[in-house]
Amino acid sequence: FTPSAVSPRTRFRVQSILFESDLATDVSEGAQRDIASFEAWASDYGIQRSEGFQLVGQEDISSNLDVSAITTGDISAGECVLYVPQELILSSYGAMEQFGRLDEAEALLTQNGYEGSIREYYLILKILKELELGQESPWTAYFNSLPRFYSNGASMTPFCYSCLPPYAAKICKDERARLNNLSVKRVVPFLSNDTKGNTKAWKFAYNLAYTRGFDASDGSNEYCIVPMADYCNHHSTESNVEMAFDDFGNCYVHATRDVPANTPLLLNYGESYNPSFLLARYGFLDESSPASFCKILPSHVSNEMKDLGYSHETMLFYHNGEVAEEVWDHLLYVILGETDVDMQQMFYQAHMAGDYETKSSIHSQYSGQTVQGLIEHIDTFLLDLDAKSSKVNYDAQPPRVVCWAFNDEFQWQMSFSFEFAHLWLLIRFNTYSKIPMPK
Ligand SMILES: C[S@@+](CC[C@H](N)C(=O)[O-])C[C@H]1O[C@@H](n2cnc3c(N)ncnc32)[C@H](O)[C@@H]1O
Repeated sequence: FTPSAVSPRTRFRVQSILFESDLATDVSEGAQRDIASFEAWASDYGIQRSEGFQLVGQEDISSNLDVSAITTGDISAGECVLYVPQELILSSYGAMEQFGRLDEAEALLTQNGYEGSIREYYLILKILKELELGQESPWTAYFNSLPRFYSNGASMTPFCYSCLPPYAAKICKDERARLNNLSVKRVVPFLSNDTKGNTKAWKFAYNLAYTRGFDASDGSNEYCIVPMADYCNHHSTESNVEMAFDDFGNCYVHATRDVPANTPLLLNYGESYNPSFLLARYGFLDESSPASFCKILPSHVSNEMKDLGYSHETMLFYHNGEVAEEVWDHLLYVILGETDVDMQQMFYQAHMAGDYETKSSIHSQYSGQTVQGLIEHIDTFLLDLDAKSSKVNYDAQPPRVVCWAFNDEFQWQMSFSFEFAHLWLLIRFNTYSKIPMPK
């Protein structure tokens, strides 16, 4: 469809006076989502959708609602499915302009190592200010439509972290630390003391900024939330829509391929090979990911290891059971470091020179040890996973991960007993089959 040129700017009021001590949006975890009022708000404020664009909700067994955008009509590649006027977009640069730069807050964030989160910080402040404005805020109907319950890293408890594999636990804890570090309030002159002290509101604003905010991808380095576009769920390999912005900052969502009727409209949230990132940031396990980061974590990553490809993007276990070359290289490099440093250097130099013949001859010489090393890693991982899974007590007062497991028992079972363990067993099987048969 072609969005009409007129955008209802005049209806839009951004007032920075008055606040209500009781927030117009109930930010507590049990609050119901009001999707109907949001849809009415969206059309009142000039959001235009293609005819079949719909929001559909699915409740899990704990009555948490996941809402996603689908199309009920066929869409051709390149077609516009959604138009969102610039005035409705919650933007970090817009917030910086509205409030002015807060030098002291920025200095504190930088001092604590969070200079990379300054855009998100302003977006959080913008959300808090609008929450404070209550019914005076144009975004209240939008806020009331949003989830309040989150199962991402920032919302987990120490018990949850102890149930996760080490790498996932680490980045989940990092999320929690960021939530705490971004709650810089004392030096914010335009928020009321009530809002500054409302930890639930800070958490809601943080989760909103981090689970629904995206880079504007127009070269502006803008970080923003586009109401309605943010109802598209994630898919690693079969995303079918993307966002684009015109010179005035209006957002258009286009189909990137032909989309048949009754299909979810899906974005790619990024880091497709790192399910732990998606769990930590967004609170779900991505079953669409084609591969998982291999969690052989050395305590120290040297420059040589980096040259050999030690990174989240390359150290992969593919979900068909294949193991990335970088994983084998890494295992061999570590084994050689413990047994024959001259050979280790020869292997490293061969890698750097692109001499695959030498590399592969060293690999075959040490294949018994590398295969054994990988099997040990997988077995340790599986045992650890077993121990962690057994901690999940469905009858206990549910902490976050248990809740999360309980919310969608199958997701938990699939993710831990099937998705992960199945994957790891598959790799173990493939790995075994590579061990030379004893003579
Ligand atoms: C940008 S919002 C998408 C709209 C969201 N589903 C809702 O109910 O409002 C991102 C959130 O949607 C959920 N989500 C997105 N993609 C998902 C997926 N592939 N599987 C499970 N949950 C997903 C996660 O809760 C995530 O934090």
